[in-house]
Amino acid sequence: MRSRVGDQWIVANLVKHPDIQSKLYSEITGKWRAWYLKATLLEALRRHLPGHFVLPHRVTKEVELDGYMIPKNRLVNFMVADLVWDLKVWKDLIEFKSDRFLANGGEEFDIMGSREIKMMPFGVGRRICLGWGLALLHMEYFVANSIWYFEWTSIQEPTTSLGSDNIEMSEKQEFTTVMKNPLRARISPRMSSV
Ligand code: HEM
Repeated sequence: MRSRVGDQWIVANLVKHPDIQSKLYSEITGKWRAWYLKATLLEALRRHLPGHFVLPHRVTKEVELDGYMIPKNRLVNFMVADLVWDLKVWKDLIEFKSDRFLANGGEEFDIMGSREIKMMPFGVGRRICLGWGLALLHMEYFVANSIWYFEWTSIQEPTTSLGSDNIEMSEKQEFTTVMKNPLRARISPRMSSV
């Protein structure tokens, strides 16, 4: 369910940013290392975090957290959405830029948070999402196949080579963060792939 929501945000961004879509297509049809694809998925998870919180956690003993005393058995949660709005961590954070995850020549981002925690779409630590590997794999297959077979463009004019400003990216809070106005796009078969 959350990965389906992720798919919708990713494709919406590919319609909005045709340059990213054609770079992805070149990667898929070329010597496929999937680094750019992975970076784009991570950027979509950063920019449109499916959940603003993790699941509720409970402390098993009294614990001090940043100067606050949390009594035993009290529920705690984490505002994971705030992490991706930290100007000290993310440059140009409003913009959708796959490249920010391509530092060090495409080295994978530390999604487990074992080295550092810059964002945690799947949580981190012992209760990290059990399906995170499957979710990323599913999104990779969905996006790679969608781009391999079809070109996705905006149904509204004007669309320029720099992108489309008419894709409505407002969010709506349900169990996950969904598109307020679901994506409507033109899908054209790529002749080389059909
Ligand atoms: C984009 C897709 C997904 C996102 C963003 C996501 C995110 C999360 C988050 C934030 C948590 C809570 C972690 C915590 O409380 O610390 C979680 C827990 C969990 N997720 Fe996911 N998830 C996704 C897909 C999936 C899929 C595909 C599966 C199963 C096939 C799955 C299975 C689970 C399970 C079983 C837990 C509970 C783990 C526990 O409490 O020990 N998730 N997920």
